Parts: sequence; structure tokens; C-alpha cells
Amino acid sequence: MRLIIQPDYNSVSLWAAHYVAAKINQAKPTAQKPFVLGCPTGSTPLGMYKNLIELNKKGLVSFENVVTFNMDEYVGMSKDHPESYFSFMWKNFFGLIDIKKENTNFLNGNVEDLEAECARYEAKIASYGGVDLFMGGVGSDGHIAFNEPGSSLTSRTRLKTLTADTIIANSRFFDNDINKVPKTSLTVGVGTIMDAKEVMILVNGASKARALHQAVEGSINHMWTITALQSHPKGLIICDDAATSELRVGTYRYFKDIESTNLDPKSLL
Ligand SMILES: N[C@@H]1[C@@H](O)[C@H](O)[C@@H](COP(=O)(O)O)O[C@@H]1O
Repeated sequence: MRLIIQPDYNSVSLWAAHYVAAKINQAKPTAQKPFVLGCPTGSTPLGMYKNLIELNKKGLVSFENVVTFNMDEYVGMSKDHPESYFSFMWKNFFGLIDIKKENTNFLNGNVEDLEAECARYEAKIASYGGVDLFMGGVGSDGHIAFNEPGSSLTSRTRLKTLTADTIIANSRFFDNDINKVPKTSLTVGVGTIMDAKEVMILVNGASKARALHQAVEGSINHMWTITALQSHPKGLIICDDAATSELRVGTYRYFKDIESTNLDPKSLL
């Protein structure tokens, strides 16, 4: 696993955006062989999305031949609700880049047969030959997508109940009223994410320090689903200094040293 430590949120966002743009460019995607990108929501990726929009505007990366799969979606929330992940993505990213609508994929939490919907999603990912790069954030309890503690590390796309912690954390988007937060979601599984050719997780802020400690120094454990990344052949975490406060000094220094020539985002593109 690689760990890129940046001074702050802005530099995490800038580095991640340059990395993603470089990956897309290196793949030279075409309509026949698009680049497949897994996308997260949440506050963490917002800065990266802003930087990718800028790079797209400057002509440094194009999303014309990029196909996306969002990680998760609330169940029973209309797609047009301002807090649906569909709305989030169009408002903050897709609506501001040159992506084709038909190339964006979301789980639909409004169908009667949710199991069939999850199977459809897995099959669609497989029809593209899998995800090239799955991007993600992490919850303070170490969850990736909505794979809450105790989720099988080989899980596939399915229905999940949100924990009380996640409902409280997400209530900030619902007038701080936990009753307005959906209690269930459809989410890709840990196994679905780990099947991607590469997985990139962004971690920022002191509230994520315990999750980062488990991700880097903990043992692989279903109570911290982020730890599955340790078994991925191409796992990458980009974090800010504030998130490293629970890492050992030796671990911090080790990754700072080994990545010292890769920390400048401009060297990536
Ligand atoms: N399902 C999302 C996750 O994909 C996200 O990583 C997490 C952290 O969100 P934030 O980036 O806002 O801290 O929140 C939600 O639970």
C-alpha cells in the first residue's frame, strides 16, 4: 500500500486530482475501451472534484470516454432529492465536466426488487471488464462506501443498514435531524471495491485519525473495513497531516521518506 502524506486538505485534493487525470490520460480511453472510474460522495472528495473540473476546463484531461460507477445510494430517496448521491454528483462534478450522461451509473434505491438492482449493478461493472480506479473516502469508524463495521471483506453490492454513528454524521446534510436521514442504503461491497485494478482512498482531518491508524498499522479486520486495502495489490491512501496523529512517528517518517520524490502533484501530469 502507498501512503501519500500532504500538509493539508487542499494539497490532498490537488494531488488526488492530478493522479486521477494522469491515470485517465495514460489509459488513452476510447468509446470502445473507456476508463472505468468508481466515484464516492461525502465532503472529502469535493476538493478533488473541484480540481478535476479545473483540469478538464484547461483541457488537461477529458471525461468523454470515462464510465463511472457511484459507490452507494440511499434507499427510498428520490433521485431528485438534493441530498441523493445522484444529485450530489451532478451538482458537484458530472454537471461541470464533459462526461456523457449515459456513461454515469448509479444504484437505484427506489426499485421494488433491491436484490435484483444490486445484481444488475455488479453485472454492469463486469460488462466493462471491472473498475480501473475506485476512488473513495472513509468514515470515522473505518467504513468504505457504506460497508459498516462487521461487513464481510468479500461482500458484493447489497442492501445495508446504516449505523447510528453514520446516521448522526450524515444528519449534517439533513438539517441536523437524524429522523430525516435514510436508515438503509445500497452499496458496493468491500469485495466489489477490492476487485478494482486500483483503489485510492482520501483521508483528511483529525476525526479520521483512528481510521487511518487502523488502515495503515492495524490488522485486516472486518470491524475496520478500510483495512481490506492492505490486501490489494495497488492500494493508495492520500491523507493530510491532521489525519496522521494516531500513526507512529516511525510510520509517518517512513512514508514521508519513501514517497519524498512523489509529493509534488505537478510531477504527476
Ligand atoms: N457513504 C459515504 C462514504 O463513502 C464516505 O466515505 C463517508 C465519509 O464522508 P465524509 O467524506 O463526508 O467524511 O461518508 C458516507 O458514509
